[in-house]
Amino acid sequence: MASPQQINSLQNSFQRAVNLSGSPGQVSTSPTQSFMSSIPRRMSVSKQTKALKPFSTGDIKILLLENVNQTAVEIFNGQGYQVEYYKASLPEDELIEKIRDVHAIGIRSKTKLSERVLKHAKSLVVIGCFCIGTNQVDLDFAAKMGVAVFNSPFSNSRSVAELVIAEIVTLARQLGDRSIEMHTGTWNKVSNKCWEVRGKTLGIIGYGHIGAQLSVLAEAFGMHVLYYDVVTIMALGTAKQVSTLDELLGKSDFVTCHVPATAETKNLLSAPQFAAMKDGSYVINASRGTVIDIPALVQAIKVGKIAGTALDVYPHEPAKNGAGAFNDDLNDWVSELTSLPNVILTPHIGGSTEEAQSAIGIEVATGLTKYINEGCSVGSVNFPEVSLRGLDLDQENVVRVLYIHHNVPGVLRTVNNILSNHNIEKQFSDSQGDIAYLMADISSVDQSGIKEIYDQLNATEYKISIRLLY
Ligand SMILES: NC(=O)c1ccc[n+]([C@@H]2O[C@H](COP(=O)([O-])OP(=O)(O)OC[C@H]3O[C@@H](n4cnc5c(N)ncnc54)[C@H](O)[C@@H]3O)[C@@H](O)[C@H]2O)c1
Ligand SMILES: O=C(O)CC[C@@H](O)C(=O)O
Repeated sequence: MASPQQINSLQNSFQRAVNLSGSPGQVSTSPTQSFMSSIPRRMSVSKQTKALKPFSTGDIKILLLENVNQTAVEIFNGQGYQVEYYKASLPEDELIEKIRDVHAIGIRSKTKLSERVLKHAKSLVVIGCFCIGTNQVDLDFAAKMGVAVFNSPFSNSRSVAELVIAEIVTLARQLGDRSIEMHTGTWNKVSNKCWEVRGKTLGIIGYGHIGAQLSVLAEAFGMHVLYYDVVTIMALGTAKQVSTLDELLGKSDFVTCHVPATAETKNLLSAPQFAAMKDGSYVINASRGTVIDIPALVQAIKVGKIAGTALDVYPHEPAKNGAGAFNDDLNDWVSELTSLPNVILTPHIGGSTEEAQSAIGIEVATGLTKYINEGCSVGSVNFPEVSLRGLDLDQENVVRVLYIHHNVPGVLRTVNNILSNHNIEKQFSDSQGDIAYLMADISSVDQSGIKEIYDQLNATEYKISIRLLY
């Protein structure tokens, strides 16, 4: 972000950088517990350190879409950033216009940051997914552009697990149907095919953050828990890992999916898997819409094999709230599915609680702010994780060099040749795949020295992007 033009106004920037009265100190020292525990020991968070900013904070533009929580807006406002805020996602052409000159974008699950969109983002430094899933972003292309992506890996896990517990009871007691009947004046007091969940078996596919939380809650209800995962994971309570998906399907009364959207999980449950399930069992999906073959599920319900389903996610989801948005034009099986008994449909609200959204807002906004202000990429999902302890308050004429480059032999020799004319206080470098990230603090450097460093690094053939913080 620091261009040679900006370097001309360096003197002012130095003044701003040493002024600690703003909020960067507050933000960088008050992340959530999960964020704190991910910070390497070498980073001092307790000591008062110099706030690094190479820019007037008012120049930083943040685009927030999809009703990102106000906790994030407050953090960004506290930094003095310019925040443009939208409650919904944007159509692709509008998104391309908006993304052109922003430095950071915050999204949730609807906004697709594809290569086609990202290549218009000429000033973009960082992306924040204010959710768990990151499948909506082309992570590799973002990394190739030198753009780090952050998410919130488990702030909404509990909310999803609680929703699924509610759905298990709702399906077992056909509560959705009884409620709809009562809303239309029908009194239908029945017990036929309504069950307690105590003693029944819950099969969890994907025993990660959500699956494991759910396992504990289900056992508290008196359920037996089986789980299937591609990796071996320690069982909580008396849950048991099974070695094949078929074994889980054949033994479970309720099957629930908690896997990421990947090529391997596409249609993970389709006609053969429904056939392998127990007669009268139930299917739940609050992971991603691609994981279940819904037309096959519709057939399995129609023939009575599956006694009910609860779905929170769909292959295509509306871009914004509104009546009539969920229809056959969006997914051509909608009217068939909604006409079936014991089908609970929710609009991707698994993680939509006040607690989860507020925690996610703080966690992701803090990660973005630390990356913008300090270059710290710890917690990024597509980038080498690099950080350095802060600069001491009394240090002046210091510059932090952030150099993102292609991971090829010879780069460090070239970069260190450039930096070796100056006093390198500390430096750290790491790589992930084709991308590498070097962070170095240089002291006793004046304006012309900074310009020289910038110009020389900018001329290297391996450069993807450079930022200088001072
Ligand atoms: N409905 C919602 O609002 C909502 C909220 C949060 C998360 N989610 C979705 O739920 C998914 C799971 O979340 P999480 O936090 O538990 O993720 P996680 O990464 O902690 O756990 C996922 C687990 O799935 C396993 N897995 C991956 N591929 C598999 C396969 N082919 N077969 C079996 N297991 C496989 C992994 O090994 C891992 O243990 C997320 O990817 C996200 O898309 C939805
Ligand atoms: O809030 C959202 O839009 C996504 C919620 C959930 O699917 C996630 O990935 O965390």
